[in-house]
Amino acid sequence: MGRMSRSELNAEIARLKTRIAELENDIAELDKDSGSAGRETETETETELGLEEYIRYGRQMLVPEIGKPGQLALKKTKVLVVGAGGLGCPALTYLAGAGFGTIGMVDEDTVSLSNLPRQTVYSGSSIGMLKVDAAVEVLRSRNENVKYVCYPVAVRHDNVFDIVRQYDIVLDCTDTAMTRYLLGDATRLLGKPLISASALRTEAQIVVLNVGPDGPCYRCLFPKPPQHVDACSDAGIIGPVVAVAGTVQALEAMKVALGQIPTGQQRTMTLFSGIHGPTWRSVRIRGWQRSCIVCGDRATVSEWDITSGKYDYSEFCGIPDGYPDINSSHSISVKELERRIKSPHVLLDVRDRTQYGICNLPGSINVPLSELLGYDHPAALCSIADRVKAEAVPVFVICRFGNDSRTAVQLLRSSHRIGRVFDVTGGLDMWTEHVDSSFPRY
Ligand SMILES: Nc1ncnc2c1ncn2[C@@H]1O[C@H](COP(=O)(O)OP(=O)(O)OP(=O)(O)O)[C@@H](O)[C@H]1O
Repeated sequence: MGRMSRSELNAEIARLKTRIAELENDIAELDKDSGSAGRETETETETELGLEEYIRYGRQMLVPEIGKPGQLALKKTKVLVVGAGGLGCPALTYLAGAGFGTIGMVDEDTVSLSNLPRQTVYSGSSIGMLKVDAAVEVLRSRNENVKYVCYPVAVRHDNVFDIVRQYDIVLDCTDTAMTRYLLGDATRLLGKPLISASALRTEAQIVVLNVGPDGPCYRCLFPKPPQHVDACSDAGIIGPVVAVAGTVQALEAMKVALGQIPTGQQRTMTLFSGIHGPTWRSVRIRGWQRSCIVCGDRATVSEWDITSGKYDYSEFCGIPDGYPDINSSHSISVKELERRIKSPHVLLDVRDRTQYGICNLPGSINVPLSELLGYDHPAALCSIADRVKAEAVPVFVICRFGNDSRTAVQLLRSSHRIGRVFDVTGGLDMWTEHVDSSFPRY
């Protein structure tokens, strides 16, 4: 096999990370099953409800639109929530409560203090944790009948199809134009209903896409990205407003699973205004567009165009930096390291012990990459993970030239579940070059 290009390697890394997440979830499921072994179990297959489920879901089963057939339909449905933030938290809470069979959740972000007012699944003790890990802990405690699958990654062009393909319904709970188009295109091409929502300041909107013969896809509805979209972090957002939108997303997902989206609703968008009233409006939207480049008569964008990176979402959305990228958003320069080590942090050096013995940065901790790759979690790593969780401090990972540290960062995020972890680009070699020329080069 020839040498792979950087983008091919990135695609391979993204694919492997997704696969690792799936395998870890399978292990968690096995652990859960063996943990409950010996307990009196009812017949809880997809075609029947156990006694506990009758009690748990009884109130909603009394609603004529649901009943027992509806409850069983929910149990058979696999739903994916992309983004576990302001929209995702209420959506996840109600999807889990409703008894969907499988809930997948995708987010690479960690919980921060500024998330707590809106992202109600998390608490102070979640700060610094990966959102998907913090969320699954809470959701599992609320309803352990659901199978939860966590993906601690961002959806990108090279993993979106692998993930979305495994689900029946997708909720877009993210906050960037690029992800909205990417998810819109992938769900349309895979024929999956998409429930999209957004909220800003006091207003929110929710729309169900890719349903019915005349129902539009995201791109039919918005063929061009907006010139400028305010982010919540700049323009502001009120917790209850975004919670309304996320909650309606969960409701719409239930309706899709139950086959109860009324024909007229396939071409409407729901608007909520929290300040004027509050008021609800249902406005008519464009239907399927013949000219759509993804699902129109002469569509020009295919799954292959997207996964191979031939179709450029950054260019389309006019965003130079692309997605939150595993190889950029988790990296810092040596200059930035110099600034950031003045605040509480963990500096992890992943060179082997001999090299570490030759020279090292004061205060650093040595856990060689070979040990991180091993089956057992090194004790030092466990204490780092505890500290990160307790004090919400970032972890900076360094090596000699910046290669092993990059691998370590991916591993720490995907396997060891440490969230705020950053690779120091160029490693100690760059440190000598740009920060401290007296630090030995060997
Ligand atoms: N491509 C993506 N894949 C998966 N999750 C994504 C993607 N893009 C954004 N997200 C996630 O969607 C969520 C959006 O949540 P929200 O709009 O509440 O923003 P936030 O980043 O949590 O908070 P704030 O904007 O206030 O800093 C975030 O958790 C973010 O990490």
